[in-house]
Amino acid sequence: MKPSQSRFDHTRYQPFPAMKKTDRRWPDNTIEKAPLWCSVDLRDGNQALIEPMTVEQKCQLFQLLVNIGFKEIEVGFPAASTPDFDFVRKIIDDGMIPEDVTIQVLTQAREHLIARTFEALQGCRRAVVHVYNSTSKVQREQVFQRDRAGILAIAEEGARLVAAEAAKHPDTEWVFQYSPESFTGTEMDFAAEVCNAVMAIWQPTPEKPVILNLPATVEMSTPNIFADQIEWFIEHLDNRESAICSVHTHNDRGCAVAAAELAIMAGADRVEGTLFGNGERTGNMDIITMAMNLYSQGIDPQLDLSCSDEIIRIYTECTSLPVHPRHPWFGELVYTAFSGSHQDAIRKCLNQREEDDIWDVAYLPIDPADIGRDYQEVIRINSQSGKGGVAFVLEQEQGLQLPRWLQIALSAAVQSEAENASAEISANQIWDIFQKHFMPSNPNLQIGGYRLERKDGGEFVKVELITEKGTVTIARNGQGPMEAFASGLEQLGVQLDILDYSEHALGNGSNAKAASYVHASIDGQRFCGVGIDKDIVLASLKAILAAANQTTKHQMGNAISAA
Ligand SMILES: CC(=O)SCCNC(=O)CCNC(=O)[C@H](O)C(C)(C)COP(=O)(O)OP(=O)(O)OC[C@H]1O[C@@H](n2cnc3c(N)ncnc32)[C@H](O)[C@@H]1OP(=O)(O)O
Ligand SMILES: CC(C)C(=O)C(=O)O
Repeated sequence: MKPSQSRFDHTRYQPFPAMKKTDRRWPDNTIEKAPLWCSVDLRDGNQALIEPMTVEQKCQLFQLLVNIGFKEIEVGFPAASTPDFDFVRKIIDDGMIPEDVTIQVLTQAREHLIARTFEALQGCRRAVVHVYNSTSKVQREQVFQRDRAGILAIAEEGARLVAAEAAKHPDTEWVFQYSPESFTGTEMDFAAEVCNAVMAIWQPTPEKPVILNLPATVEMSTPNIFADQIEWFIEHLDNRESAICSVHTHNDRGCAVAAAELAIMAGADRVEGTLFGNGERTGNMDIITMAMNLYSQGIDPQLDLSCSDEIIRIYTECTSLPVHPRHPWFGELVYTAFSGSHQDAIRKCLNQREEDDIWDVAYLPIDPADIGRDYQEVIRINSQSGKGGVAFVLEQEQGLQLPRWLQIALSAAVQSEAENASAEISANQIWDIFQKHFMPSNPNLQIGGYRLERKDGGEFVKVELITEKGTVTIARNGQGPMEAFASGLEQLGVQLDILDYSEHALGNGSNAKAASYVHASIDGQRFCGVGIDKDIVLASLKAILAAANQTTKHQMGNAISAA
């Protein structure tokens, strides 16, 4: 397409006007406690689904939200559809609403819809009735074709109708909520005028406040401008003490969480959002992200998000939407490091950690175990991985603590397998590679037994090797059994010098084994060998033989025939 024909033309758009606010205080504030949360999964989330939830699915998701700890849940728009109406009736009639949970329902500011909404709520112990009308310039002029006074009249009429219906049902404890929909596109003086007018009708008190919910129905600006709008709005409320200021941000620019966080800094008390940010277009504010952001700063989010997999399962079943593998905090891959330097840093930090330390691990903002994830997800191996990561996996899976020279040798072997396979290498594959390279079994060359005699100034070791040609006996003096055995291998034509050695116990108690690691030079070439046995001496002899076994079998075979 020629540039002149392109529709990709930024001059068709204009910048969102910044607020002329010179006395902003919110940038100096910090968030020190969780806001009041309201889940709107069953309403805003539901209205954005290709197939809205069935009553059964709504029941399942409602139960999950209750279990997580939400105390306010917007359960639907009962005047809009039969499933929403039936669901509200069901949770009331079947006593599914816990004492400490308040349901909320949405309605437009229209008489028949308000009447039907109250019908749905009959017999409810406590409910928030949420009425809204749109106030932005574009909505006023192009959708409603009314001036400011006309839009104000819709809001006032809605508020009056809600109050009148509520008065008919005094057995229910009513909470009123008003949203100037499209708040972000509304001139702030008009938003404040409408909300003050609604409050004047509802006559709230600090003991019985109303909820004023300020939606970024469409996210139109950077979050700092939203925070300015919230701070300005709150400063211009006639009766701030009698209002719970709530925000309801959408994610059109990808900043819904940031906008809600800055709004809290700017004075908002309450946040509406959904699990994983499901909602219209790019979605609502993601409550999981915002709550986990708080959690990771040492603030109790007042929601229990420990069962991440269960939350994902139910969410996915109810919405038919997937959770992105890189979704903040809960994605399948968000605690996984594939790259070598990240793995190395994670392993070093984890090894230095004491149980009660404040969490401070490079690349891991929280302990994945807090949300039910385990170490296997933390480090996964592919061709970008390094020695630290591979050693971590082997340590976790097999309990082996490899010395540095063996880490380097194993990493090279794993990397070459990963490159050949162009794929991830599992923990089992790493163990196979490790055994193949450093514990090669040779049925024609095994230790059949050994005898050790301690003498002054050294040890005498006699080792019986089972070979394809029969039993070969190696007998030598040395500083210790390893040195004696290593030098005895000369008998088989193998010139083996031990360059380095380490060992550790594997497990504990009577079933403990020893793991021995030998770094050897054989005929000028370097080899690593590993031996594992209940007998610590045998483990080290096996390690030497494993290193020797890596020289050409042909050469060893010839040597044995000659011995
Ligand atoms: C940003 C949000 O998420 S707001 C919530 C949006 N959610 C939904 O709309 C989901 C459920 N909605 C529905 O099922 C339907 O829209 C219903 C049942 C509520 C209403 O249906 P209908 O009246 O048939 O259709 P529709 O929604 O197109 O009606 C729009 C009319 O209501 C008016 N209207 C829209 N919103 C409001 C409001 N909040 N308050 C008062 N009037 C409103 C419009 O101006 C329009 O008036 P007009 O008929 O004179 O042109
Ligand atoms: C009804 C309001 C709160 C809404 O959903 C929105 O503006 O996004």
